[in-house]
Amino acid sequence: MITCSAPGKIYLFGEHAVVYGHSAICCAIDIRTRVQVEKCDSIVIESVLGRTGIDHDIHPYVSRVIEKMQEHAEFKGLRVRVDSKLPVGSGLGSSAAVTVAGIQALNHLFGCGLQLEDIARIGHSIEKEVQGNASPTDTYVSTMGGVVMIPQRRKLQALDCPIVIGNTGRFSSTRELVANVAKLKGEFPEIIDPILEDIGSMSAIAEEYVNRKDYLTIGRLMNVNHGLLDAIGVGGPELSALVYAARNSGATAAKITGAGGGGCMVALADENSAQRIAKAIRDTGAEALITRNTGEGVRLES
Ligand SMILES: Nc1ncnc2c1ncn2[C@@H]1O[C@H](COP(=O)(O)OP(=O)(O)O)[C@@H](O)[C@H]1O
Ligand SMILES: C[C@@](O)(CCOP(=O)(O)O)CC(=O)O
Ligand SMILES: [Mg+2]
Repeated sequence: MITCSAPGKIYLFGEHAVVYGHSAICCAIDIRTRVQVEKCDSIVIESVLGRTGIDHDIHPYVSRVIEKMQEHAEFKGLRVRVDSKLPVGSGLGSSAAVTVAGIQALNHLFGCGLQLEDIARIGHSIEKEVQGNASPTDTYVSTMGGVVMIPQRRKLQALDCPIVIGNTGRFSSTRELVANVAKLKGEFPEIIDPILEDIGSMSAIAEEYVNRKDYLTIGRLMNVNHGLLDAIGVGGPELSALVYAARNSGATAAKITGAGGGGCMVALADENSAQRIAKAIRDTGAEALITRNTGEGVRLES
């Protein structure tokens, strides 16, 4: 029996724009998904979503992981158990974490000899299939950990400050949000294309401030990024309420993270303000988590 885990992530900059090749800066967080695998007679997938065999409706990611890994190993039966601390469909990269941890667990179980770069690449191909269109960001950062710049796949300095996450509790499907942005972009390219380019430029400019650990400047730019995400239609009243609650209680930055629509926002805090920001978020009726950047990507647990 093998267990592997992989981390979720928050975006400092660049979600959605990165789907069109613009730059993004993404940060692995210390909230993980565990996938346990063992050989057995038939294929069984167990998770919070239910107990199935290969099932592309209920378990699209895990089913594709199993199918893809059949190209690297010969097996008929398999039991896969998923145990995740990441909220599902909330912008924290639960889809990438379950995919990456699943690939690595099967890699170990069958001795396939895949390297981290292979895992990130296979993970990205699965995200593309399920999501319709997907950037390599979530699967790359979940595999490698740390803070990464995409599409360059460059590691940046670790983020040392507390990260506060506010969860609206509303499920939002990344596939749907990515399709909504594509539709708006198709209808009004003269308006939406420059916004996506601006988001990419912001990531490129912010790289230097991330490496200098200048959290005040990073924060000012993240706040601008939030406005641009709102402009392309992936914001909403619940997310904005949490963003302003966080800013009003001392957050250095507060923005949507991930696909948006519902899901989560992220705030950067300092050691003194993190609890206060989390409380302000909880006072609106939403859930709050305090976490940190992790340098550890996918790993073997047992
Ligand atoms: N714990 C889990 N067990 C099984 N599948 C999961 C789990 N977490 C996430 N998934 C898969 O990922 C999908 C959500 O991915 P997505 O819409 O990209 O949102 P996000 O990645 O922001 O959480 C779920 O619908 C499910 O298919
Ligand atoms: C919107 C997007 O940029 C990030 C989606 O992240 P999440 O699935 O909401 O955690 C899509 C992508 O990069 O593939
Ligand atoms: Mg996802």
